[in-house]
Amino acid sequence: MDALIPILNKLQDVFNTVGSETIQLPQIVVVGSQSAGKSSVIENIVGRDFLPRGIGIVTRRPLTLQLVYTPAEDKEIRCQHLGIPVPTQNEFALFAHQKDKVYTDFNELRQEIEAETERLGGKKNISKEPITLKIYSPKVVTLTLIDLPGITKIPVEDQPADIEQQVRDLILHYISNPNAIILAITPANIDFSTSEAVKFAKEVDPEGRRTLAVLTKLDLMDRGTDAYDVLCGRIIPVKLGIIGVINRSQEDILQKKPIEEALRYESAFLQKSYPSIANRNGTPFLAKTLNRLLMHHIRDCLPSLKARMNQMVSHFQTLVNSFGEPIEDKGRLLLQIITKFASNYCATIEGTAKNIEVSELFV
Ligand SMILES: Nc1nc2c(ncn2[C@@H]2O[C@H](COP(=O)(O)OP(=O)(O)OP(=O)(O)O)[C@@H](O)[C@H]2O)c(=O)[nH]1
Repeated sequence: MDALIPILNKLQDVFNTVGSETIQLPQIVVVGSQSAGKSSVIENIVGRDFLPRGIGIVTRRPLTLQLVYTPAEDKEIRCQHLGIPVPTQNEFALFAHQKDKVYTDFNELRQEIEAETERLGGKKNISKEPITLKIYSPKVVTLTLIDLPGITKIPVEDQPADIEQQVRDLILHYISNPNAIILAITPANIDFSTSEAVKFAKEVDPEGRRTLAVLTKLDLMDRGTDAYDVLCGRIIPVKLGIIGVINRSQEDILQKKPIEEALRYESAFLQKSYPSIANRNGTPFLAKTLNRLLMHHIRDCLPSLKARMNQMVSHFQTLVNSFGEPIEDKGRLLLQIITKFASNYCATIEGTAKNIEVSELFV
């Protein structure tokens, strides 16, 4: 089962080059309102700071994030396989658009995501073209996530007037894929029944068969209230579950609080405030659940995926066959074409030429 996600990652690489529209691959898509905590959840799962932060819409291109569990002892073999120099650090990353550059400084990842976002989307526009980033680390569970722009309502500053529609179309494009698991992020300090993320998910997955909800900001709820009812599915049931997490606050980020420390705080907070359900909440539980869901999901999708691919292979094989036999000796063929062309050119000058079709040059 563990081999399924790497296989899928390879398929994703292939279909990113030939056009991801052609096939619907299983993937986890992260959806939520602006500032719901999407980037924080992803960074906690990876255990590193590497995503751009700021005001306004920061994520403006889909980010396909492939996490590949690589124990330190397997690093060398992995690098040989990838054809890259072996870095001294055990955590390293590669972008699909920069195959030969190995990143070990995660701050540089943030800069490259920003630069690559600007390359297609300029300073404010949204682009559908995904950025693909692979992170190899002994600290991650093997997982593929797609981070999308946050759901927004009103354009601010110089954002395009139709920004809401652009983001909506992009999100719907990804979550309409029947093979996508929707990770719907909602902050605990708003009424769960008004969650935009869950509303979006319900539009394409009314029975909730492929939606997992995440409740962030448990630490920011009004005093005297708690999230027991939401987390136990008594407000809106979500079939795959609702998992509560506590990420770093803005102050924690400004003070550069390490993620390890934040995870210890999260665990202590859950034990203290939600003792009876602490073991099925929190970031480590979320990462393991996503890994399990994705594997099972891939297994369930495989038969239809295989049928679709066989169909595509035979279609393209017919197309290739229509181009004729493969050319064995390219040099000889080129010489023949040039000779024919030259003699026809001479005949034209001498006035003895007959009309010649280009296709005849190849006979
Ligand atoms: N206290 C606390 N703050 C949180 C929590 N989750 C996120 N935040 C803060 O909320 C703000 C927004 O979090 P992000 O992770 O950037 O949210 P986002 O959904 O990625 O935002 P956009 O990319 O703008 O759509 C940041 O200042 C975070 O520090 C949480 O669980 N607790």
